[in-house]
Amino acid sequence: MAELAFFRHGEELLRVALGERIAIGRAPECDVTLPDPALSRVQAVVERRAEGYHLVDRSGRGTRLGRGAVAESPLEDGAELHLGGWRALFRLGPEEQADDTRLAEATVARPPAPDGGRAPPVRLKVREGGLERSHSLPPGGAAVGKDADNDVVLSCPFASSRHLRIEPEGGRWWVRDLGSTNGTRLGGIAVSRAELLPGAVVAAGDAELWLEPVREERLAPAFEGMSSRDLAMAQVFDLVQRVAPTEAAVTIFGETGTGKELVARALHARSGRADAPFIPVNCSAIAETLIESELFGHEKGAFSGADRLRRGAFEEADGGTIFLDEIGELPLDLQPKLLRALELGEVKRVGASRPIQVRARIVAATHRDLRAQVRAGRFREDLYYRLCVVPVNVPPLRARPRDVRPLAEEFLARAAPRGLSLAWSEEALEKLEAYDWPGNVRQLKNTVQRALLFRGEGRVIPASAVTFDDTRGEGSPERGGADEVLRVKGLTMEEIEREAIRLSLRRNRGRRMAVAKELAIAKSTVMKRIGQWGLHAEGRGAGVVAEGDDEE
Ligand SMILES: Nc1ncnc2c1ncn2[C@@H]1O[C@H](COP(=O)(O)OP(=O)(O)OP(=O)(O)O)[C@@H](O)[C@H]1O
Repeated sequence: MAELAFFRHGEELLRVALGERIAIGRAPECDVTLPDPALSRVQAVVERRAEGYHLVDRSGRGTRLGRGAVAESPLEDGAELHLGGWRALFRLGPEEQADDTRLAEATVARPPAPDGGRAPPVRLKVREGGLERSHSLPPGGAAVGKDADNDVVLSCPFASSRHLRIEPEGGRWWVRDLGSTNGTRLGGIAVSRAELLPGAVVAAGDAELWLEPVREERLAPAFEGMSSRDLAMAQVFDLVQRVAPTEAAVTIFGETGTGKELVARALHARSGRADAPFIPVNCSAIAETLIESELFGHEKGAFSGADRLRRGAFEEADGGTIFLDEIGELPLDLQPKLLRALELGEVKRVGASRPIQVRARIVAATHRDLRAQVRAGRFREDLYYRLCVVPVNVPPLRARPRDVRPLAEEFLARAAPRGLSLAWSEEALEKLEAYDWPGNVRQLKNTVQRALLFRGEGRVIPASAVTFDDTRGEGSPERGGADEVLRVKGLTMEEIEREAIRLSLRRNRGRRMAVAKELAIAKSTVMKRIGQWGLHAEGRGAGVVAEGDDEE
């Protein structure tokens, strides 16, 4: 499409796409309003005719084209209009250039649209009433205005219900006024449609909007459901990629909620076993008496309550992968049986006399320092070496601060009610970035969900909706009580149960038995819930749990 690029003091301030006809002048009704007293209210019109674009003067004094003033003239590619203190350069689009062989050689081609015609990824920044916020811009663009059904809702009283659209075309972003009452201004000029160059500020009423390029790394495709732009995580992905097709035993180390299970799933998905089952077993969530039968199965009548034969996780995972989460919690007496499964590829159901061959690949994970467990005599050294052929270390979220923003955006987009586009305020994102995330990505995910509950009516999430599920150093009963009230309101029964267990773990410094007594539930239920909801570190301080802190 042909366009006019407007310059002032040598600086290109806006580009306007030329459709059938545009009027340029001082009057607000013009398609391009230039605030210059040297111009007439309607200075000139540029219109398309069968043979090409024409400039038609409307001032009666002539409009300067190149060196002389004209009443009417065809426009050639590169023609220069002088409009008071403004200069406008006429440029043909690629389609018109192809039609016009006369001009083909003389034409200075516009830079090709990046990425084969796809407008570059950008975020739309909006400043209103002293607050700045940031919206992701869908590939098809966004409607902006005061009505609640716009993609970006403005609160400024001088904005129209449907004020403008930001839309892509020909690999570039454009702003189009939707017939607003007070107009859409770009660099001080009222426009009906203009290209939105990086850094150019659009004014709609008192609101200011501009585009901010999104660094490609932010949009790096997720690796098997894991998004990250951190170098250490890229190394984890690379290692997973290389080790997945092999049979090497992998143990994944990392604090709770860092994404160890996702790494294990990635190892499975990228292996030759991807079509066979992936069976996760959380060794800390199963009562000690049941782990053996959970892992290896049992024969009918093997113990009281075993009223039928049960296949264990190893058999279920035959041909696939068994994921032993929290391997550091595996009781010592079961460790030789696991070693046997690893070394001989066979398991024996509880109560069985003969072993069964299994071909499950083992991937283990732990938030503990397994070496320290070995030194403390809680973990067999031979099993340690057999499991940790390839150790994979997943860094905590606080060691990859550049991941917080994109993950917060991703979780918000996933958790937002269908059809509702929500945005973080810049202040909320800054608050998220400043936090140290003892519960890692899982805690960030929960924080985003809570922020959705507390966001109020608006589409922009304020910093006040960001509350941290963390009482380190608080020690004030009032604060704890306030948190409880906040969390219970509007939560599901499951969320309330989770909260009750979490707070009890804190009160009892992580002692499971004390929690069971306080809440009058079985310890096995406490263990199960802890595993299910990733509460392992609750009440025990941030990070890896110190050795010797298990009470029971
Ligand atoms: N890089 C990531 N991108 C997107 N989601 C992630 C990422 N890392 C973790 N998550 C999400 O965070 C939550 C916790 O991840 P996961 O269960 O894999 O952690 P974990 O380290 O195994 O935790 P635990 O030690 O408590 O079992 C999950 O909901 C997971 O989907």
